[in-house]
Amino acid sequence: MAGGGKPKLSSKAVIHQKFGANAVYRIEEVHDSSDSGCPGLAIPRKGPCLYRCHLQLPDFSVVSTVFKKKKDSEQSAAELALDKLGIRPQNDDLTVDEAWDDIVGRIKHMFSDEFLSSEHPLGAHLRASLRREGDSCGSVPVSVIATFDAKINSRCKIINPSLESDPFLVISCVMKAAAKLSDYVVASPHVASLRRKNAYPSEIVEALATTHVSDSQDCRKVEAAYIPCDGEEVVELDAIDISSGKYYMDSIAERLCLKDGSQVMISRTLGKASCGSECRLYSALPKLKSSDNSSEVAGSSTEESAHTEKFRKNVRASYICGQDIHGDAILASVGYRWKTDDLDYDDVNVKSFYRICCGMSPNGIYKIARKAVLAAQLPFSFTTKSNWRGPLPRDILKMFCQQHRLAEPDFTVSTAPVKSLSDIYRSHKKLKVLESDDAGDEKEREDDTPRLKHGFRCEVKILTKSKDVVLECSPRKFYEKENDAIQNVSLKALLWFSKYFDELDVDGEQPNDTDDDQTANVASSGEKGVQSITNGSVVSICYSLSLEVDPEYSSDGGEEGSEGNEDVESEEDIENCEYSIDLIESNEEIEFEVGTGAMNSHIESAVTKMTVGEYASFNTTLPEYAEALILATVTDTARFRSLLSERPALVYSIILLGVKGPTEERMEAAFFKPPLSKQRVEYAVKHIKESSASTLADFGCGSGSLLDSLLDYPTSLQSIIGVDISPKGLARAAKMLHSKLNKEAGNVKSATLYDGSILEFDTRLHDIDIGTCLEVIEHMEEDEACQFGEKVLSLFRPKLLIVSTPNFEYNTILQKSTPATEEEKSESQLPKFRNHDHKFEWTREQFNQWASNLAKRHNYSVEFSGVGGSGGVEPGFASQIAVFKREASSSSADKVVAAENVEEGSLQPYKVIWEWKKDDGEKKD
Ligand SMILES: C[S@@+](CC[C@H](N)C(=O)[O-])C[C@H]1O[C@@H](n2cnc3c(N)ncnc32)[C@H](O)[C@@H]1O
Ligand SMILES: [Mg+2]
Repeated sequence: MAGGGKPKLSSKAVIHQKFGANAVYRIEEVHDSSDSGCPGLAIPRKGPCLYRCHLQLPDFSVVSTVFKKKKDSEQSAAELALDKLGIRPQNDDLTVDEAWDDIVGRIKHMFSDEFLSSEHPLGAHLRASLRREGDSCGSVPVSVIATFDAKINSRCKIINPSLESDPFLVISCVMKAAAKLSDYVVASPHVASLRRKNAYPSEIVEALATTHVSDSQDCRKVEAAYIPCDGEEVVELDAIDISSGKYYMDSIAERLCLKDGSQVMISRTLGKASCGSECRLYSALPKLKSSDNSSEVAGSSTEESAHTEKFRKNVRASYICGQDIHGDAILASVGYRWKTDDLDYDDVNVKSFYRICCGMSPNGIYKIARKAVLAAQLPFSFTTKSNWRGPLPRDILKMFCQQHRLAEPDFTVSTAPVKSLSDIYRSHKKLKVLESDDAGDEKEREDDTPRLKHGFRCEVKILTKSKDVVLECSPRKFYEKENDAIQNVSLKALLWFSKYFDELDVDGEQPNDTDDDQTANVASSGEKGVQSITNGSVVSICYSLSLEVDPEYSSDGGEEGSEGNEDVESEEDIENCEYSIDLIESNEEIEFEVGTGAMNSHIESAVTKMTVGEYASFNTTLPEYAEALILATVTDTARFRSLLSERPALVYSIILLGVKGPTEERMEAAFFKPPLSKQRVEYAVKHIKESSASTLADFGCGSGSLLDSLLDYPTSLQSIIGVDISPKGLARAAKMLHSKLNKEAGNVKSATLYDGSILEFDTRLHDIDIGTCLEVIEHMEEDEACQFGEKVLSLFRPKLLIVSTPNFEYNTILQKSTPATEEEKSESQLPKFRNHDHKFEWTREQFNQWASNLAKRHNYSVEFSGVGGSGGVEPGFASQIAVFKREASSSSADKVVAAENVEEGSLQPYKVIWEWKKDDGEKKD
């Protein structure tokens, strides 16, 4: 389609051209159940809603695969249909010549009669250009075409791949293509704008004039931020005239002292203005060398020298948009949308500029997302999802890559067996990174030694869009969960980028070395300086940060002026010299994990010494880096600029609202190797292996950690059952069992998961060989735990029952480094429970009493044991375990009660949530 015609059509448009109303699309919603990773699971899980499109044509029909967006499924179905029809699908696999032809075609179409009334934003520009006066009437700036026609942009990239790093080249490309249409459009080499050669038919122009509600009287301005090229000059609030009689590109040109809109270059979209509309940078178009002759676009030769100064690189503007910007620049949010000639605009202030600057670094993205620009910090370690506050590392990394126009992060997850240690160490490399720049990683490295011998490892590559490697990060650590591996490698990459982007924003690494300049002014006294909240705790605080100007240092009452005046200073003077305090940032409630670097070090070090409900306030001298961050937070830039020049102090005010101790799991994992949870499971597995049991029920199976471990060994078990009330836990257990049993089931012939409360009896679990109940009873009220004890031994009557629960006396050891808050201490001198969900925790004596009495009543014997620590040394095992054995001589009333209940046969309150049988795999509920 050389030299003209319409732009290439989408597959759907081609189908429409060929079949019109005879092409019938039907969208089907698909709820992806495979998402649960476990066929047959009877728990409804919320998967993403996907779409599949059925396209019916007169002779045949096609069905697309599933897509997240309806329109993608339609396009895919249309592509399939074109494929069947033997029509070459439209794609970007164009040759350079085809790309040129396409651009030429698109430009021609853009200046066609039809396009003038098009709903495309470019149509609005065309119409606006026709209202321009004089020579420029009907001329559309090439930067507008290059910016708002995405197809032209992508075609230009085929012609010149380096366009990716220098978008200005699109303009040269469009000019060159337009030169091929010399009969049709006027492309003056001196002016980067295009105009149709022949006038539009008068009736079209007239029709447009009547539809356009021209209210040339209205006078509107929109706020913008002016970024001078000279870095010494401050970024200031400015305004652009967007009155309806004016073409807004010309107004911007005016502000930039350029001739008209054709000399204005438009950047890609940057951050968002306060109301959410997109901002772009406007600046002078660099010189455009015409390939046909040597003339240049921006400015005639006489104006050249005046312009030279203007064409110095604008470092600040270049930084925020990642492309070279020359001369002064304007950050504004104004433009046309689809389907309307009304300008869409939004005020942009100086704060917007500083927020965009801040959001260029991973640290800044995290700060902005947490709405705590001064207080929050990108944590240096990813612990568990539950303790991570703010957007997840992978999402921040994606945003960062988008921001810097890099390709999407390329993750490679492997589950391969462990490599040799030397391999692993070698793989921890950073390309294009100074080799020796690893000092900051040392601390992390200690913790990073590969402990797991299996699991997931993840590498990430960050590439430019043209596939050059920017960073390759391959940590050697293995994680149990794939997601943890991905999040951790993302965080590693983010921390590396942060280091290079946050020169201005490095907070003290050690929280304590800045204490000297803190004038602690803590409201309540007490043992200050003693850290009472330990790493791993999640604290919740309310804080505010303000600037305080000491009148002694303020510009008119400064030190020099006050010299020798001390005697004459009247009381009135002193009264007038009030401290001014201006709020910068505040947060009613924000949570962070202590010890991960997630919070400004001043706040963290103060908070860890506070007690719940306490208020603290202290000043610090203002670090240099904070200036830009303050301007990113406040709206009254002028006032704060003046305050900042008066050597203000940064005042922190904090209330500690609450503390959640490190989780039971983390605490236990930190104290015991292998972790206590693993030791409990191993203890039970050992008993099971030694028995000749064929049926087992795990009461309160949770995510199935015991059932999981069992399947790693050959046992005599033929039927395994799990019961729980947590759908989440059961779903995880089902997923695990599904994958494990289908690989290697051993002797196991059936596996069933029930949704039900173990406080209720279900006849299907009567007379099993082994019952296990690990760390469950303390999650019930104490009387319920007693009720369970009664039910299990009188009705379920397993031959062997293993029950574990925390030994409360051991908590003093576990919590040695995590003392209670003052409030909790005053309530009781006893240690806290290990988990906020525990309803009680028993001492050894309480547990012994419960178990012994129970055993006696129901004709069982019981033995006590435990894991973690030692039974013979105070305070005993960390987890206490009772092993009940049914006495052979059992002929008690229990037997009768149980038999009666079983015979009734009606007691089956549990719901089968998932079931597996050896021969036919899973069965649906
Ligand atoms: C700490 S978890 C222990 C899970 C598993 N036994 C283990 O050791 O990994 C406690 C479990 O008890 C379950 N649970 C609490 N009350 C229950 C009840 N009345 N019936 C069934 N399960 C219950 C909870 O849903 C949770 O999954
Ligand atoms: Mg527990």
